[in-house]
Amino acid sequence: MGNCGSAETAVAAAASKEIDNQLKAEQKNSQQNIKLLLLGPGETGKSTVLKQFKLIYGDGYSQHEKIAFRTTILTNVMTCALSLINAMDMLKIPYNFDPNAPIPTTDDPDDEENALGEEDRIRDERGSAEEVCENEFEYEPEQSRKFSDRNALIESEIPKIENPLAKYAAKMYRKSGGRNKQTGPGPTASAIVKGFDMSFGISPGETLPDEIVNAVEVVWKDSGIQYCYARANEYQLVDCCAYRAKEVCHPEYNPTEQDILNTRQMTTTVTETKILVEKKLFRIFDVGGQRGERKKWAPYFDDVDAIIYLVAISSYDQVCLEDSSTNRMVESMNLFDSICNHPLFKMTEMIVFMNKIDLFKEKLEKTPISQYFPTYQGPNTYEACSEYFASRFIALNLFPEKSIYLHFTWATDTKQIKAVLAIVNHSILRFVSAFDVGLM
Ligand SMILES: Nc1nc2c(ncn2[C@@H]2O[C@H](COP(=O)(O)OP(=O)(O)OP(=O)(O)O)[C@@H](O)[C@H]2O)c(=O)[nH]1
Ligand SMILES: [Mg+2]
Repeated sequence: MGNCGSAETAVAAAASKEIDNQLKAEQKNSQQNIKLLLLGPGETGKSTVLKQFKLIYGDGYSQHEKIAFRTTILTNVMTCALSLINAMDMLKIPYNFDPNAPIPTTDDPDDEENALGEEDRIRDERGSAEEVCENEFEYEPEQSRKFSDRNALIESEIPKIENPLAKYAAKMYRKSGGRNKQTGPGPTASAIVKGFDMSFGISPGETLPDEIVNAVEVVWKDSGIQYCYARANEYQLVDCCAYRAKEVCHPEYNPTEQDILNTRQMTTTVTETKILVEKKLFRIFDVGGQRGERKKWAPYFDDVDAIIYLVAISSYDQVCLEDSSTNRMVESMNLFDSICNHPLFKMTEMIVFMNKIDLFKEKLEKTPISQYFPTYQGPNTYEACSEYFASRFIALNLFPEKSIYLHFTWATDTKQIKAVLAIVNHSILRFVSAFDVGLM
């Protein structure tokens, strides 16, 4: 019996040691994994940064995967063309409109404009019921808005800017008969594009019908459409390569890495991607940033080592897709406030990417940020304006012991983002190892 007892004890001890070893191995393993979340509102560039991780540290995209992006690219071509066409009626721009022609000043009482009935005028101001419905989006309001940045609450709503050229375009739109009465290549091509069934799939060697591709080309060439494109902040248009219709619609077209970076596909499921960075396993979680997607985030909030929070710095003059009365930059600040000050992230490395600096620079040249952020009094230079927005985000952090690391990024530019990711990854690894040895 005694022997039996000691054998049992030996077996139990061996089992216990085995469990200890397993636990140690698991602990060691979990210490070697870096859990990184990509967070931020929709269209800020989270999935683009993930693509860059794959290109720079992973295996990139196989030929098969590249070809699979064709359907997304062609969908982008069609949705961009459709957005422009719908925006022509929403903004009241006639086809063939020349924004560079001088605006005539006339008070002629016989002017057709003055002959417009009051009912027409009101309908034109507000848009017809049909147009209003077409431009409305469903969204789920935020559960809690405890955001306390007073300036941002004032800035939340996009101001309506009086623009003589826009008014003149609307007048010409009314004169041309509005939505259904315009004739010529632009309206004809637009009708073809609008009639296309968007539920298509593309197999290798196939593409969209010629008639559709030609119609998209004609639409883009119209001077009224070009003017509408220049006013893209007033409606929803994705930042992608849709204007190269002829090239990307060729049946033999093979997407390049740059084209893949430029594609737009809204994320609707949380994905985990494992990538080795400096011999450490990074588990990168990419989430959907639209309001309706954010309820899926919380289950991933445990044991996070680092967060890269994406802001589209170029979106200062745009409203949210989900809510046409909220400025995108204010939405970004609001969401950052709740993420950065979340109790679970008190000790999490917080990195902010002020992304889309290429578009930001372009926009600044024609649209000063003070038009949308009237509390800003500084010069309209890239340096001053980018610093201003950076300081607004940093000021939201309520944990005095936590630092925010901020970078200005151009996520579709592999060279630029490679340099930034090298710094960021190094800093994450240093932060995590300091945490492991109890320095934090
Ligand atoms: N010009 C420019 N375009 C960018 C940049 N970063 C991302 N984009 C484009 O912006 C669009 C949106 O980027 P995504 O990466 O899909 O945005 P997201 O944050 O993942 O959006 P959700 O999945 O809806 O949350 C894509 O067409 C990208 O190619 C940038 O720095 N510059
Ligand atoms: Mg995404």
